[in-house]
Amino acid sequence: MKVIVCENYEEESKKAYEVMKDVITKNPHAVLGLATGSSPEGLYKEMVKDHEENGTSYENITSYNLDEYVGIDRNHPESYYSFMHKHLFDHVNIKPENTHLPEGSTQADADAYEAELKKVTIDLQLLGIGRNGHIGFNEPGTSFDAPTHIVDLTQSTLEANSRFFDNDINKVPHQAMSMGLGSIMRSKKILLVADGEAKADAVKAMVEGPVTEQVPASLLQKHPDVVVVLDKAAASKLSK
Ligand SMILES: N[C@@H]1[C@@H](O)[C@H](O)[C@@H](COP(=O)(O)O)O[C@@H]1O
Repeated sequence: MKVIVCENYEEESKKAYEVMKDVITKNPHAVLGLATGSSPEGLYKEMVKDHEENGTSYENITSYNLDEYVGIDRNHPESYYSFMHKHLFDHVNIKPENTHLPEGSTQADADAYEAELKKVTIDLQLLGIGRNGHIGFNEPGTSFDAPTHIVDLTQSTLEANSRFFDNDINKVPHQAMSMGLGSIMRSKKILLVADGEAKADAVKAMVEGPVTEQVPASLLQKHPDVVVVLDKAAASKLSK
């Protein structure tokens, strides 16, 4: 696991973009695993900026998103489908037919997404991290082998995500569909971004703690090519 600590969020986002740009420059047909949440927003801004200013092309890029809420329409402003369009897809030349997000509410729908994922190799999987160490929506206790599945969100995640739903926990969907840890670990390379003090405990447990299903992100210690890009606050509890 390579850990890069940056002065602030802006620098972190630029650094993360360097990692992504290297992948898409070497392989203009790259398959990207994309993530939502506030953590990657800065990276998406860098992608859009580079596309607009330097013409970096996404014409032959394919994307698969990590997760999506269950029980809200995909046109809901807080769906991850809407998030991806707002922050990235509507601003670069990725072909709509090459973008994929989990859709549906049953395990059969999740199995169908997993089957799609198994047909490809994700060259770069982007991740954020939850305050309880979740990645995607793989909450503590999720099996390390899990494929794409339907998840009941934990209280900690419902609370954290209520900020997107008028600070009303009752408005937050209680379930989601998420790529599993097994699906994530098949990616060739993983790029995880985290910022802010609220993530410091989760980051420490991911990087320095034991590999345990209680901290889903700790499994990344077993992946051969992970780059973690942090701001100072998220890195503040690391021992070195
Ligand atoms: N499902 C998402 C994750 O993919 C994300 O990484 C995490 C952190 O979100 P944020 O970046 O907004 O802190 O929580 C959400 O619940």
